Amino acid sequence: MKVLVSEQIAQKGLEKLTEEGAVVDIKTTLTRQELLEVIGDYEALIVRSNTKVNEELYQKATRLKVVGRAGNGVDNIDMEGATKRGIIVVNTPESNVVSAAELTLGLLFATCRNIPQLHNRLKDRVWDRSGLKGMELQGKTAGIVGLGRIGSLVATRLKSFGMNIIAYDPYISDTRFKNLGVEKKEKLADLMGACDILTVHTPKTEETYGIIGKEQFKAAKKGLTVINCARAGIVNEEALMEALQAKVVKRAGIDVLEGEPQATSPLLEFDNVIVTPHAGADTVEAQDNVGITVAQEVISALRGEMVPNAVNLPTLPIQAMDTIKSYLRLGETLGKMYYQLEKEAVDKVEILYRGEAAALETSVISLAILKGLFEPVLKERVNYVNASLIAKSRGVTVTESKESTTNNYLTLITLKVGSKGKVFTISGTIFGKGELRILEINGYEFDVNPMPYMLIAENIDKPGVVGQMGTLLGAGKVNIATMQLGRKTTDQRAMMVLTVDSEVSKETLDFLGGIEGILKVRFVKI
Ligand SMILES: NC(=O)C1=CN([C@@H]2O[C@H](COP(=O)(O)OP(=O)(O)OC[C@H]3O[C@@H](n4cnc5c(N)ncnc54)[C@H](O)[C@@H]3O)[C@@H](O)[C@H]2O)C=CC1
Ligand SMILES: O=C(O)CCC(=O)C(=O)O
Repeated sequence: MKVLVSEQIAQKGLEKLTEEGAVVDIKTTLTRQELLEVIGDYEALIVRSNTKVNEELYQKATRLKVVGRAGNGVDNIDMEGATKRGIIVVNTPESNVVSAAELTLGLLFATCRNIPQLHNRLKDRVWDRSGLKGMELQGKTAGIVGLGRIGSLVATRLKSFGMNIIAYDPYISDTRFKNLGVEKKEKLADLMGACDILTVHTPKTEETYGIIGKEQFKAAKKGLTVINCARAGIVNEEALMEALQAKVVKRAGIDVLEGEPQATSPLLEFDNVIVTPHAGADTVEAQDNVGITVAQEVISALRGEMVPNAVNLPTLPIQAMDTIKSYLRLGETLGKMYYQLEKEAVDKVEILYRGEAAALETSVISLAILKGLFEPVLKERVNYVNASLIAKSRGVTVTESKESTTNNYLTLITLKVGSKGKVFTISGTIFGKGELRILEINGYEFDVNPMPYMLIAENIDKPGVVGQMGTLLGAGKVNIATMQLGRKTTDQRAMMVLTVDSEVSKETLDFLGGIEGILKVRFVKI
């Protein structure tokens, strides 16, 4: 087991690797060219966030079986390239959450009490508090965007300071809000208008990148304190600077900057912005946790054992993998549809396996469904092993049932997602050599081969709607690959499922949504 460690990890992690019999090379100063020259010798590579694990590297990494990310975000790892080659990518999503939550509080205190500024004055031998009056937390309102692992740790800690906590997270169940004693805000603008302190804890996704921008600052209370200890750009930096200049934002504490690790951000010019160099996970405890966890996972993956945090692959015996592979793809595809079509928090997931599917190791397929379900909102933080734990911690009950026969198909999976008394359903099958088909969405019947880019629209079943869709997509330079219609004659509704060759812009989607008779239209990425 030859392991290359290309970025610094804790000594305890390195010791764990050697204790387990791995040959470890720690080469943290390699140039890119040198890395490409040596990577072919290794079965495992351990990185943090600076090493780009991409196609160029995979082509040279002919023996690579596992990439270990010592930390959480896997934005530096090409997941598709790894999956295609059967390389397991593991990360350590739980290991640094307490440290990240604690730095959030550290930044909050530092900003609210001007600690760095006062410290600097005194170190310059100036005993002067003038112009740097702080703000008490007690009685103030904290607005949390993203009530996941770190967001909820921050919430419980802030409560102990006598703060009122509100949060915006459309993907968390009401029960979870209730259990945490946090008031749910349905709209981000309502949170912005009510909080004295804003702290963001979402992953960086297409939806959250820039989620706090000019519009949100317009709705903010004057004198707001902003903390970003999640990912650069979740709070748009330009909008933040404008809000600071307009004194809408009084102070900010930022751990993550656009362009990092370069220290060139214009935010560094503001005296009332306290910054740290992405140090959220930089504690002895978190780094020990991360190092030991990544070492254990890399060793398990190399030995073909169960891997607790495999981001891209479940670990199954190779023979079972062969049969189940298409079902995992089907499961993930069905799961991925939900949050892209509906924006309601999930209470309940029911999975029904019929025909051949019922005879398989369905628990792994159910994990694939849950992984697919949560991925659009949680990104890399959900994997095959933590998927059911995530469901549980988010108050989602999951049930599985099986029937050995089906009516028309040899094998069938139906997913029912319950949300506030409503039920969303989707069914799919596999035929031939692992070809996937979506057969039904919310009672509308189809036979669709799911593709990377899809458009799904519900409409009044009347003449002209389909034609206008085609025209507007053409105008938006979107080529339609296939199109199918499902109808419900009882209530004169229909659903269109289109596969398209490219992404559909927000502008085109808005046009489509404006067609008379279109009730809802969504762009879905598989
Ligand atoms: N500064 C640092 O060194 C560290 C930063 N992080 C970052 O902290 C962030 C939070 O991490 P965790 O709490 O572990 O993640 P998590 O996955 O447990 O929670 C994220 C939450 O964001 C919510 N969310 C997703 N999209 C949303 C949207 N559009 N609007 C509102 N809420 C949305 C999800 O429902 C989920 O509850 C991540 O960006 C992570 O990369 C994590 C560790 C260290
Ligand atoms: O210190 C690190 O490696 C970055 C920590 C982090 O942001 C993460 O784990 O996502």
